Amino acid sequence: MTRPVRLAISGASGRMGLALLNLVRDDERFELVRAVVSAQSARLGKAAYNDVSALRFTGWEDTAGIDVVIDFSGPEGLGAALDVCEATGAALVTGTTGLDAAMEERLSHAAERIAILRAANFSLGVAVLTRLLREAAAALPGWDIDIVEAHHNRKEDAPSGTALALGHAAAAGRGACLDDLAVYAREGRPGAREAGTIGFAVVRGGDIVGEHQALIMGQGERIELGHRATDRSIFARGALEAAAWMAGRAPGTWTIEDVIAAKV
Ligand SMILES: NC(=O)C1=CN([C@@H]2O[C@H](COP(=O)(O)OP(=O)(O)OC[C@H]3O[C@@H](n4cnc5c(N)ncnc54)[C@H](OP(=O)(O)O)[C@@H]3O)[C@@H](O)[C@H]2O)C=CC1
Ligand SMILES: O=C(O)C1=N[C@H](C(=O)O)C[C@H](O)C1
Repeated sequence: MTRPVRLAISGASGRMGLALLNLVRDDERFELVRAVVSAQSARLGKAAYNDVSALRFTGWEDTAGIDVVIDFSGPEGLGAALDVCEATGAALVTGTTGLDAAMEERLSHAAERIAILRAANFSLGVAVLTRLLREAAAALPGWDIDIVEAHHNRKEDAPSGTALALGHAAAAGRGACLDDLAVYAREGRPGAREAGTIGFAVVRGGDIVGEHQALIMGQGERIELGHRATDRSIFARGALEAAAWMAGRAPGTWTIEDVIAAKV
C-alpha cells in the first residue's frame, strides 16, 4: 500500500487499546480513523488524545474507508468489529481471547470472505516459546507437561488464550489434540496423574502483565520454558506489525507466524 493504512481500533479505551493509541500516533504506516468503544463507555465522545488531535472515542456509526480493524475488546466488541469487516471488506486483526465455540465458528466462516488474523499473543518471545514447546513435547514423549500462567486481577478469561495456544502446541508436538489431553482443574482427590495429559494452573493478581511457564517433567529432571511480559507495548507493537502486513491481504485465516515468516 503506498498510502498509510486506514486503521480502526476496537476496544480503544482498554489497557491494550490505550497502548495501541500511544504507539500508532508516531507510526507513519497508519492513519488512525476510528477509536471505537462500547455504547456504554464512559469515554464515548471524549477526545482520544490530550492534545490538538480531533480524534474522539466513538461507536461504529461511520465505517467508510477503513482498511484494517485491530480488535482488543471482548467477545461482544469482537462481534461488532466482525460485522463491520464483513460489511466493508476491511481486514481484521484480533487479539481478543476467551471466545466461545459459536464465535470461533463465526470467525472461521467469515475468513472465507475477508482476511482475518488471530493471535492469542502478539509478542515475538511467545511465538518462539510456542515453537520450543512443540519441539520439546515431541522429543520427550513420556514426560508430563503442565502450563502455568499468571495475569493481572482484571483479566476475565482463564486459562489465558496464550496458555491454551501453548497447550495446543504441546499436544500437536505429540500428534494429538488438546481437547483429548487437557486437565483444567485439580482439587480434592483427583488421583495420580494420567499419562499424556496436559495440565493448566492459573494465577490472578495485581498488575501482572502476562507470564507463561511450561513445565516438562521427567524422572529426576525437568525443563522449564517460560516467558514474562513486563510491558503491554510488546503486544501492541506486534498487532501493528500484523495490521501493516494484513492491509489488502486476500481472504483467509492468517497467523502471527505468517507475519514473522514474511519479515525474516
Ligand atoms: N493477543 C494478545 O497479545 C493480547 C490479548 N489480550 C486480550 O485482549 C482483550 C482485551 O484486553 P484488555 O485491553 O486488557 O481489556 P480491557 O478490559 O482493558 O479493554 C477492553 C475494552 O473494550 C471495550 N469494549 C467493551 N465492549 C466493547 C464493544 N462492544 N465495542 C468496543 N469496545 C468495547 C471496553 O471499554 P469501554 O467500556 O470504554 O467500551 C474495555 O475497556 C482480552 O480478551 C485480552 O485477553 C490482551 C493483551 C494481549
Ligand atoms: O488479558 C491479558 O492481559 C492478556 N491476554 C492474552 C492471553 O489471554 O493470553 C495475552 C497476554 O498474556 C495478556
